[in-house]
Amino acid sequence: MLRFLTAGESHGPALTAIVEGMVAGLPVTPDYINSMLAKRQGGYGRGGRMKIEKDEVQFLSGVRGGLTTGSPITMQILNQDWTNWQEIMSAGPAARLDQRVVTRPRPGHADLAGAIKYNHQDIRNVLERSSARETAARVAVGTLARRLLEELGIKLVGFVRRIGPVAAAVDDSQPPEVLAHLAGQSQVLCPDNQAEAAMVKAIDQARESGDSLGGVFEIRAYGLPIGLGSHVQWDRKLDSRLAGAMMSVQAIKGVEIGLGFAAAAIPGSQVHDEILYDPDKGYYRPTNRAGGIEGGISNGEPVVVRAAMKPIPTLYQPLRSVDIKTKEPFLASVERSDVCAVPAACVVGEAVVAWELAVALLEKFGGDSLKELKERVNQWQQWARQV
Ligand SMILES: Cc1cc2nc3c(=O)[nH]c(=O)nc-3n(C[C@H](O)[C@H](O)[C@H](O)COP(=O)(O)O)c2cc1C
Ligand SMILES: C=C(O[C@@H]1CC(C(=O)O)=C[C@@H](OP(=O)(O)O)[C@H]1O)C(=O)O
Repeated sequence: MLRFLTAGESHGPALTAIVEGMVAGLPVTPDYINSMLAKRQGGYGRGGRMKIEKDEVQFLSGVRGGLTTGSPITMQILNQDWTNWQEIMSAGPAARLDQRVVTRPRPGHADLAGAIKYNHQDIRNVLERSSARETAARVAVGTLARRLLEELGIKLVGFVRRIGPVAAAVDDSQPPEVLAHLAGQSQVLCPDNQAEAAMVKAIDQARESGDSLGGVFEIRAYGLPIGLGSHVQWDRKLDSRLAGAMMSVQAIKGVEIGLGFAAAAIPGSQVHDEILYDPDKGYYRPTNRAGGIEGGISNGEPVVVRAAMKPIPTLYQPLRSVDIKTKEPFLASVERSDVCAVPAACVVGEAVVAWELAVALLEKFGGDSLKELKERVNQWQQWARQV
């Protein structure tokens, strides 16, 4: 079983992830993971913290000579900002920290509910872990999974469809390479040039007015075998697992698969994908409105998942809140924050989708080495084409 945990605080010494159950013999380098970590740090609209960090992964176990060994893989990403927070983050006697206690919960964060739930007088004990800094570790984990998918000929593409009021016009028939190329060139990971300019402008305007913006991004996975996930039990359905993974990303408030919410407004004849057969490519669909999943099972068409991100909650324009020590009202404002992190969240989205697909693949095909897994997948692909 493929599984992982992350640990680490936003301003602590490091983020750590342990991945268990990855096949042996998978080629992976820190450089490959670092390229995705750098992509996550980028995107127009990020704040001061990203000028301090330069995320790089270190393998502490489970990888030798550029290949996974089958043992648990430990990955670590150091927080450069830690040196500025060392004293505040110290695990020493609480008395020393008295002056630095955070008693002012920020609306839109885990601060208040988390402090009450865990009986903390210092909200820092919540905010350090609820921070989206954790998504750096998840990108490292998901990128490992993405390496596995690539070995099996499965490609992932993520791009931004909306920033605040600005929607992109994306040609859905474009091949993944073209979409990836166009998105990769864009400051906001948007393949539509015209929309990109307007998106950048909208982010500038939000920054000037002390506000923030959310948006929508889309992740597609091409080349998946038929049969990942299952209709037989609620927690085995691939769509539910993808939606859950996506919702676990900080600030994600909605998920769609395929047509998603749009399907509710149109007749069935415009929603369902007809089934065709070709002796060379097997069963296929002339349309992909289902987003590659029917009955919780991958149907061989590209998997298409979209997520909506809320605007960053920490605003330069203050919001009302209440001090948990004095119970006095105050205006929550900020020293530094992202104005828009939709492109960054899109990179996280690619990682979490890659992870869920890799888990579903290993569940179906098993195998302890990459060689064994590849053989099983190839055999299955041949069979599923002709059955
Ligand atoms: C990549 C990324 C960067 C983020 N940056 C910030 C930020 O700079 N300031 C902030 O207040 N929230 C930021 N957030 C959002 C908060 O982490 C998130 O809203 C908060 O943890 C509450 O979680 P929830 O919105 O899922 O309830 C960011 C989220 C992501 C995914
Ligand atoms: C550190 C990252 O994002 C952070 C996520 C975040 C939050 O509240 O979620 C708040 C900000 O951190 P800080 O308060 O230190 O400025 C972001 O920079 C990152 O993406 O690596």
